[in-house]
Order: sequence, then C-alpha cells, then structure tokens
Amino acid sequence: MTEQRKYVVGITDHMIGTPDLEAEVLGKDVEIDFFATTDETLFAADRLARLDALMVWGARLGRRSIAHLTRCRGVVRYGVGYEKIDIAALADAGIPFANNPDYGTEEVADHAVAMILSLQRRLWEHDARARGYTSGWQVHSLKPLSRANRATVGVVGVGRIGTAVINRLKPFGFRILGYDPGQPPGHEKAVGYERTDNPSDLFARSHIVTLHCPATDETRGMLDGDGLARMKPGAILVNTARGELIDDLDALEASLRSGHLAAAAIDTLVQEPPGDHPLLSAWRNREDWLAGRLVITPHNAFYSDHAAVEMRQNAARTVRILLDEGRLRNRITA
Ligand SMILES: NC(=O)c1ccc[n+]([C@@H]2O[C@H](COP(=O)([O-])OP(=O)(O)OC[C@H]3O[C@@H](n4cnc5c(N)ncnc54)[C@H](O)[C@@H]3O)[C@@H](O)[C@H]2O)c1
Ligand SMILES: O=C(O)[C@H](O)COP(=O)(O)O
Repeated sequence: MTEQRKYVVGITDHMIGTPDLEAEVLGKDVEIDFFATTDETLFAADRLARLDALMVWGARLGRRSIAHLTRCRGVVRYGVGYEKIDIAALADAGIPFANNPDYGTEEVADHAVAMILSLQRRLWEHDARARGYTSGWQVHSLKPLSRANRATVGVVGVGRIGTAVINRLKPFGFRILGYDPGQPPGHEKAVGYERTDNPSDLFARSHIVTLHCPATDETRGMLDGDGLARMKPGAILVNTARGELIDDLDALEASLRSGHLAAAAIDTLVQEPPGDHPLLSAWRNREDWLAGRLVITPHNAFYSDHAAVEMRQNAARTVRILLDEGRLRNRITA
C-alpha cells in the first residue's frame, strides 16, 4: 500500500532539474509536485489547489495562479528579488510570502567587485587593443589608468550585497558613497561609507557606480537617459542587481558611443537572454568602438556550487519550518 503523504509542496521551473535536495530537506511526508516550466499559464488550476506551499524559481506568479492557491500556507522564492511575484495579490489572498535573502551574498559581491576592478583597470579593453598590435606594445596610445585610491565608487542600495561590496572595496582605498533611503541614520558609520541623500548626487560624484537595490516603482529606469547623463564623463557602471534599473538600451548605447560612459558591466537585463538591439549586436560582434567596454554575464553572479546548494536547502528549510510550526521565516508580506 502506498503511504499517504501529509503535505503537497509545489516547485516551479527548478534550475537544476531534479528537486532531490529539496526532497531530502522537506522529508518523507511531503509530496513534491514539480512544475517544470517558467510559463505560469501552464500551471493547472487543480494542481495549484492541492498545494500546502509553493517554491518559485524564475516563473512569474500572478493573480490568476494565486487565486487557485486555496490551501497554500506560504509561497517561497528561491532567490532574493521578487519583482515577478504579485505580492499584492498574495496579500489579498492572505498567503504569506518569503524570499531567500542570504544564500549568495558573497558571490554577487565578488562578481560586482571583479567587474569594478577589471573595468577600472580596463582589462578587457586593453586585451582587445593588445590583440590588434602588430609592431610592439603601444602603451603610449592607451588612455592612462587612474589609481583606485583617487576614484570614488557610488553604491546604490547598501543592504546585504552593497555592504559586502563596500567591505571588499575599502582595502583598495576607493572613496565610497552610498545611497539607500531604507537604511537608518548611523548605518553609514557602521559600514564605512559617505551617505548621499539622492541618487543624482551619487551619480554626479562617482567615477564608478554599482547597483545593489531591488527593482521597484521607485528604482525602475533609475539609469535611463537622464540618469546616465547625470553620471561623470568617463564613468563606469556596474549592474548585478536588476535589469530594470537600466531599462533603456538606446540610452545606454548612446552614452557608450559618445564615450560619456567609459564602460559598463551587466549581469542582469530586462530581457534574459537578451533579444536584438544594435548595442547587443555590437557586443556580440565585438565591434571595435565597443571593444572591452561592455561586459555582459548571464545572470550568474550568484551561481557558485555552494550558493546553488545553499539556495535550494534554505528555501526548502523555510517551507519545512512553515509546515511544522506555521511560521514563515524571511517573511516579506502578510
Ligand atoms: N545577479 C544576481 O545573481 C543576484 C543575486 C542575488 C541578488 N540579486 C539582486 O541584488 C539586489 C540586492 O540584493 P540584497 O541581497 O543586497 O538585498 P537587500 O534587501 O539586503 O538590500 C537591498 C537594499 O536596497 C535598498 N533600497 C530599496 N529601495 C532603494 C532605492 N530606491 N534606492 C536605493 N536603495 C534602495 C534597501 O533599503 C536595501 O538596503 C536585489 O535586486 C537582488 O534581487 C542579484
Ligand atoms: O532568479 C533570479 O533572479 C536570480 O537568478 C537569482 O535570484 P536573485 O537574483 O533574485 O537572488
């Protein structure tokens, strides 16, 4: 006779393929219903209605699906950002929501700092130039680099990752500005940065800007044409947070073409993988004008062997605690 399981937990579009780690943490009394798709329209109503909890990786979760989660005690996102989850609809349905805030902080901070240092040292640009030299190194033809301890880095969003970035940058001697309206007075002293009261001031004063805030109504398009124009001529822009913060590829292209923006490194885009755009064609085709000045990584800043395991185990533990104690840790909404 098959054992009757006590709970049903849904898992959507799992990045690894088989939810074996989750099964181990969730335990034998949990049946896993695996939705192997990012397409929310394929989440069948009767399957949603059976779930005691739902774990979401990259899928959108909107009001239509949420309406079918009639016995669900909580929704848990595998990652940090939750702009694809309709948290207002979850709140209306009385379903608490949690994210997974601590799994890959170190990895994303390392990624951002690697991007900052390699653009500041112009590694990719000079690699491209050096490959074209046929008669000796033409060092004198390169724009000289600037010293790290003469440069200012502006950190937008001084939460977990922003703080980890600052801690990594301090030993290099960068001057560090931070903008984060969510942090209380005194946070700047505790972490070690100079607080700015608005993003424009930070953009105007920074040689390098690195983004670490969520995509919200307030931050979407923060670095559109106007935002980019506010940056220093010759500045560097790094985005490991969310593509929506730099949502205008025309403006980014214009800024890079004119040289106002010296370089950009981007791990997150509005459309992933990116579609067609002249800037992306120039990047794909390694066009000379852009050589080494636009670096794109495939939203893998978080992705280390450790973080991938931690993320899955932490999210599953959050669900197990919910099932056992009725308490949702890392809860974001009611
Ligand atoms: N690329 C990746 O692989 C990857 C992985 C993890 C997280 N992320 C993204 O990185 C970002 C930061 O993650 P975190 O773990 O540090 O989150 P966090 O919640 O610890 O920190 C975010 C900070 O942004 C601040 N903030 C909110 N609105 C702001 C605004 N308008 N201007 C400036 N700051 C604002 C908050 O007050 C908070 O301190 C999130 O967008 C997350 O989704 C990306
Ligand atoms: O799914 C994603 O958005 C990322 O791959 C990891 O999640 P996070 O960036 O929200 O942590």
